[in-house]
Amino acid sequence: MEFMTHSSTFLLPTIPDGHRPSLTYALVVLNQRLPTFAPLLWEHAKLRLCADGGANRLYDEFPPFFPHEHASDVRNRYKPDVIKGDMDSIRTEVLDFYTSMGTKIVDESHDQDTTDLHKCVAYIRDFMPNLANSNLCILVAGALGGRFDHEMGNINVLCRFSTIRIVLLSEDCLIHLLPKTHQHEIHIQSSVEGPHCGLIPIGMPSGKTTTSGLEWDLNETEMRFGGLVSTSNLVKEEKITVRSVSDILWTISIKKL
Ligand SMILES: Nc1ncnc2c1ncn2[C@@H]1O[C@H](COP(=O)(O)OP(=O)(O)OP(=O)(O)O)[C@@H](O)[C@H]1O
Ligand SMILES: Cc1ncc(C[n+]2csc(CCO)c2C)c(N)n1
Repeated sequence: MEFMTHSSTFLLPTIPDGHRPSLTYALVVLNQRLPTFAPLLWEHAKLRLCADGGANRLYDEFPPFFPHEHASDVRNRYKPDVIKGDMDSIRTEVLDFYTSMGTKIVDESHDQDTTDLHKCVAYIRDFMPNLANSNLCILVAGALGGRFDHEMGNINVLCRFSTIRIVLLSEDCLIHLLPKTHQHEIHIQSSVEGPHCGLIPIGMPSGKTTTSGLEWDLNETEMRFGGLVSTSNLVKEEKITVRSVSDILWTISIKKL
């Protein structure tokens, strides 16, 4: 079985003319308080989308990240490539502003069965002609810490697009899927993440899972809701390995600046 490596280098500053990152990042901005490192995610991304009301967050919350600049200068600099969703949350002034800036608007108000994040991930998937070879990783800002139905909907997007790398982010933590098709090596960026972490089964009991590098390692252990779920675990080594017969979620805390 092949190894898949994971590393939260998108939380580190971009290096001008530095060596090329191994992944190509896309950013989706959701309609939830944005993390203070959102401008950093923006710099890493090659494609930037707002999910419906996520455009209000970009418009309202980016200027205060740069208190010494005029709000209009900040808004002119941070122009999304695409705004997509059912368009029931974006304010008219925000829609008009980004339309005048040349942002592509994709109105899918006819689809009331998939979330705006789902619609954005589907757009990125269809936009990338060579998805399998692209080493794409989608960063999702504002995915956690708000309404529980939205949080679960966002986690469901990880499950629905389980072959695409997607990282859900809030100010406090990140979550991504570890597909059962691979063994996983997680390289901890200890300056920006950890030590709190967890491994969570999704939808069904997780079957046997084995880890190394954690304070409480699993050894062919089954996890299930109603039984054992590995929360409040701690990273002990720089490299964590995980092997599981089921898809499971990895979560790790993000350090305050
Ligand atoms: N409180 C929240 N917590 C987590 N994610 C959120 C939250 N609010 C919105 N989102 C995410 O941002 C996306 C866009 O939000 P938006 O408010 O535009 O959605 P919506 O479909 O209009 O929501 P609603 O259920 O209120 O009609 C959602 O699809 C969801 O992924
Ligand atoms: C069983 C079921 N539950 C909820 C919704 C509602 N819903 C789910 S995604 C979405 C779009 C949000 O932008 C809406 C309205 C549905 N369609 N089917």
